[in-house]
Amino acid sequence: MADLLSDEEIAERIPDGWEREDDEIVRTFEFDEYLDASGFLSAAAGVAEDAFHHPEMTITWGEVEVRLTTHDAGGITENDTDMAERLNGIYE
Ligand SMILES: C[C@H](O)[C@H](O)[C@H]1CNC2=NC(N)=NC(=O)C2=N1
Repeated sequence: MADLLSDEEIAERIPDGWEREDDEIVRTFEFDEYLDASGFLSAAAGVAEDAFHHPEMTITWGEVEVRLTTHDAGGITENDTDMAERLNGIYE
């Protein structure tokens, strides 16, 4: 199981566009079309399943909010920062 990251490690590793909120890292991805948002959500689910590390994702008009934390560890680990990087990669 991945170890919890320190506050300093989180600050160093948090990818562009993401913010820390207590024991989670969060990013809201924006889209012009609802179906673009749903396509991103579906692709993100595939990446999550591939990594077996699952974010909380909420889709609304033109946005997908993604929240990452490692439940098994009770906080933020490299699994979260790595997943955040991967999700940035399918967005840009
Ligand atoms: C047994 C445990 O649920 C699995 O190892 C995986 C599944 N997906 C997961 N996803 C997230 N976000 N955190 C976890 O700790 C986690 N654990």
